Amino acid sequence: MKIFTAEQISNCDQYTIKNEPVSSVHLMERAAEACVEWISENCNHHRNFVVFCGNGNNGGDGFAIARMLYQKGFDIDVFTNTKIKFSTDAQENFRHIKEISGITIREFKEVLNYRFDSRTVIVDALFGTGLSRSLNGDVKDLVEFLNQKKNIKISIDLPSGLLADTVSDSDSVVFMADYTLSFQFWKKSFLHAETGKFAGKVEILDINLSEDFIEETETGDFVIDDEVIKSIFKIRNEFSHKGTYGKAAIIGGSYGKMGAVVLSTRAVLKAGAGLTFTVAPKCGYEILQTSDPEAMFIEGGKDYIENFDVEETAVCGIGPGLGTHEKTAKSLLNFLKSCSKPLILDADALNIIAQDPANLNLIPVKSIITPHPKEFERLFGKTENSFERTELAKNKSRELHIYIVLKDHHTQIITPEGKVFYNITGNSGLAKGGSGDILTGIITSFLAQKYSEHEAAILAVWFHGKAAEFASEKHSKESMLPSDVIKEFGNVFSELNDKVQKLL
Ligand SMILES: NC(=O)C1=CN([C@@H]2O[C@H](COP(=O)(O)OP(=O)(O)OC[C@H]3O[C@@H](n4cnc5c(N)ncnc54)[C@H](O)[C@@H]3O)[C@@H](O)[C@H]2O)[C@H](O)CC1
Ligand SMILES: [K+]
Repeated sequence: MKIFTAEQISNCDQYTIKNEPVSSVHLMERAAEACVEWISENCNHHRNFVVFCGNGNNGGDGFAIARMLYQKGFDIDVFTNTKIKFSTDAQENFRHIKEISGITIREFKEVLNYRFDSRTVIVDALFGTGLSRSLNGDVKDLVEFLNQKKNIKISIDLPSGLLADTVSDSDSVVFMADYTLSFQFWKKSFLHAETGKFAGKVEILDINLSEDFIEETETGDFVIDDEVIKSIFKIRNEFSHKGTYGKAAIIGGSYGKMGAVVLSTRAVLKAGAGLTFTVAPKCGYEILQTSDPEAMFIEGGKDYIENFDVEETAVCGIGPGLGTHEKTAKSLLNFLKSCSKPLILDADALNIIAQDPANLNLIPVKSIITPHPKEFERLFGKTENSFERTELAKNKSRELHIYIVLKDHHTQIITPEGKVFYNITGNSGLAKGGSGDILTGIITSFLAQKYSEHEAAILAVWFHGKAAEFASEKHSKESMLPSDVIKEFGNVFSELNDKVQKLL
């Protein structure tokens, strides 16, 4: 799914109005209906809603939602500011709601005397994509006041105070939503840590904006949705042999960090590679042969790796548990100098490279590197916030012609063309040592199976998150282990096969 800026969304809105054609107030009706349908389906414990409406079209949505919820039998109160001029469509919906005697309309300042029942849901329809600056004055006070309430909070389109495309000043006040019902598109600010925390659980509601506009309008930012995944995943060919699915090698491990290669190798195996090797120090021989008997062991050193050479045709994932011993570092850098095929570089491989900025140029083109924010900082330097980090990653991906998998809650895959793919699978159960080792294994496995670098990185990140969702259902986010995530790979493949299977 394409991610558009607030300006592009507004253009899409206008294009739809003109070309569908549909009146703008009817489009607002459609948006409100989508919200009300979601609320009716999902809200089983609450009958009272208090809706806060601004003066723009977000407020217009709020009035329409309030009216429709009332017609469905919910108890509704509305707060607004009648002293400021409404937009045309908000005015029209304000007029409709005034005619309903069962809905009381109050001024914002009356909120201080309002009795919030614990079962009242607060709906924020103050500002949406039209917000151009931080909240101030009365509305800022109002949002601060509402944020202190323990009630469930739902934002319409965007939490008020949040900008769609960028980070606000750190002292800005933003409505703290439990749920955000957003129209048609993911907004970039939902996907970054500093801003996404205000949106709570995001639901994207289809309001049938123009497909032509969406198709024709260029963007560099995407969310990895089912369509993206279906276009990448290939069903396993029945007329195949182990050679069809390639050779993969995990190179890593050092004394005390052998678990990382065990997990990474197991992830390669369970993600479907044809032949799997592990290059590890001798001290890991028994551990690896016992834990991952399907993989072949290649001795790369005694207590740490000194030799990175594996079979020419194997795809190499380097770094899990590798350590940064000076001899390991030296031989890794020598290996990089002589290597022209794309590699997957993770963890200590990145930490070794980060020791000297000149090493960055040794990374073979089209390689996939998988830094977490701290590793990214060591490689490329500090940034003010995660939006700037992504921009820096785009520059570096272009400059070095590599793929950067920037690991985060919404991991981003940044391509050498400067495109950004945001992942929306996964959960905080992955915030544990070992999760990254698994991801490296999955990418290595998919690349060995002849997915392109672009496809392997995107599919693997999505796949890793999906497996984590299955694991958390069984074990909880707290208790699930990376090895539980690997055990769910089969379920993820079943889901993938179901997605692309031609049904009779
Ligand atoms: N995108 C769609 O397809 C649809 C969107 N809908 C809804 O419309 C809003 C966007 O509406 P818009 O009128 O452009 O903006 P807002 O309602 O967000 O209000 C902006 C309003 O407020 C002024 N303003 C901006 N910043 C501030 C501030 N910090 N303090 C005070 N006032 C501010 C600004 O000048 C405007 O007058 C979108 O989010 C959807 O909810 C449609 O209903 C359906 C289709
Ligand atoms: K809002």
